[in-house]
Amino acid sequence: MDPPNYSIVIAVFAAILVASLFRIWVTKEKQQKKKYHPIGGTIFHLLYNFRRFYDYLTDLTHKNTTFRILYLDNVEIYTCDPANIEYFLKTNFANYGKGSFHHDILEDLLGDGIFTVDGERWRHQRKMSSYEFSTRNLREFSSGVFKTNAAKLAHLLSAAVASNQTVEIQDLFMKSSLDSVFKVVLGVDLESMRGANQGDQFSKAFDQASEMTTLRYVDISWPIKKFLNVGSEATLRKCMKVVDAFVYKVIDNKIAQQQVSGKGDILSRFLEMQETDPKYLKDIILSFIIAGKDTTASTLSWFFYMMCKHPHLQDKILEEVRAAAELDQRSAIDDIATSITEAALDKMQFLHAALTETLRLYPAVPSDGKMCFADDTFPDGFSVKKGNLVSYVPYSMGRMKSLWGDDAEEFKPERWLDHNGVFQQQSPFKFTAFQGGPRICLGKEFAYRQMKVFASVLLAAFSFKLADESKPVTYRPMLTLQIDGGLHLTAAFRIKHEVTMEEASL
Ligand code: HEM
Repeated sequence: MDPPNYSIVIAVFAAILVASLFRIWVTKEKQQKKKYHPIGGTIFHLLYNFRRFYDYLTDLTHKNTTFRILYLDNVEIYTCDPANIEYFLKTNFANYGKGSFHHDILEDLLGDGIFTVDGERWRHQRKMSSYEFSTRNLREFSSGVFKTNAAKLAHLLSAAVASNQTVEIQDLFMKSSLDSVFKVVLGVDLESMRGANQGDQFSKAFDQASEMTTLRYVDISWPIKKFLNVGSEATLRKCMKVVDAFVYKVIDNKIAQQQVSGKGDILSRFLEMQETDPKYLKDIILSFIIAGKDTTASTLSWFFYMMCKHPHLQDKILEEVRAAAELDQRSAIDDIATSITEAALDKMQFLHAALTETLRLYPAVPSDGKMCFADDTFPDGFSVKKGNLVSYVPYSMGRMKSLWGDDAEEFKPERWLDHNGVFQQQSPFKFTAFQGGPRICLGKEFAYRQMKVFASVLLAAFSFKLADESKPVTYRPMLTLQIDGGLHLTAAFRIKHEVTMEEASL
């Protein structure tokens, strides 16, 4: 046997070694080439600036359109770049979702409702609910509910005008939108606007539970508190007992009384479709209530704040409403509400623009996020790691000159109208108040209809002023953008109206 050719063996080993080293070098090189968005701050900066949370994010946006905030165990990427936003909300939709982070925080309040889940569980609810929201039945039923509740609110204001009282209108919008969403979703008259007892306990417990859930986003010790059942977590558990018991009772009543067929409310329609698991129904219902309550109420509050800051716009909208609904100053409150038909609402293009302009500057959901499921690269070339949180910030985007021009911070409804005065949409990745992509808000059209009915009825019947011009109006740092301390207004009649005994007793 010939002796082994050592030079060949050595050459082969050398080649393998060189190839391996080359592979390691290329991989390292690739990793080193990954670049990450600039650091805007840390969790401690967020906590320090908590009271002006969204303005702090806006300040950071002026330096970098996309930046990272470092947490103790993770990173959150905030972006105001429409290309990045379109990418993670639509183009690579499958790689970004609620994930375990949002699901764990929201689960006690919303269970497996549409806001907390991804994948098949989300798709199923989205399909069922989008069908519901597109039906004429729901549109007609909900329009009737909005008109009734807008008229109730106007009667309540009449009493305040007659006795020269100021009103805290945000609270009234919160109550009336809760009444509306309750009627539309469950078919139940809650009457919280009239201070009825029935729903008082529910609505207080629900608000408190939402607040305690919001706290979880900044309080990393919440799982320990939950385990020990202390502090905010003990409050949350107590509130959820009240909320769950109330909703289960309504579901049981509906099933027992078989009050299903022919009703316009969403619960009846789900029951009609043989969806009878009470826990699943409860999760769906609470998600709709949370989606529809604070969002429209806070938008209406900021809209009336803008109306007080720009009183000539109240006159302009009054003119538009009177022309569209064929009203004048002799019209009574109930007639005004009845005249606000679908056709009349369609004609109110300036009002539509003014509400949209309100949402541009005061978006009901000021910042909203997802979780990244696998390492990725954004269109701007920066990398995102698996597990990172990724958020877009409608509040900051509305103030960006690069998106809206030099007058970005001014309230100008005209920017939404073409030269014929017709409303023009913008890309949902630039005007992000309703999110964009497959998870775009399901209730957008529903919300506009509700807000237009309330705004048109109130502006046709009254003019409004701030009760105290010198008092600064700012937001509470919460998941929805609410006015801190409420909005205190005085009103005067635009119509000839004698206050009735019933109104005076409200
Ligand atoms: C001014 C009013 C509103 C605004 C600004 C708004 C905004 C939003 C936003 C930003 C999201 C995305 C939230 C997320 O990431 O999970 C969303 C989702 C949603 N909204 Fe709205 N919303 C409004 C009113 C409503 C109303 C009145 C309803 C129904 C009663 C509604 C139903 C929903 C639902 C069901 C989703 C979940 C969609 C999904 O995950 O597929 N929204 N909305």
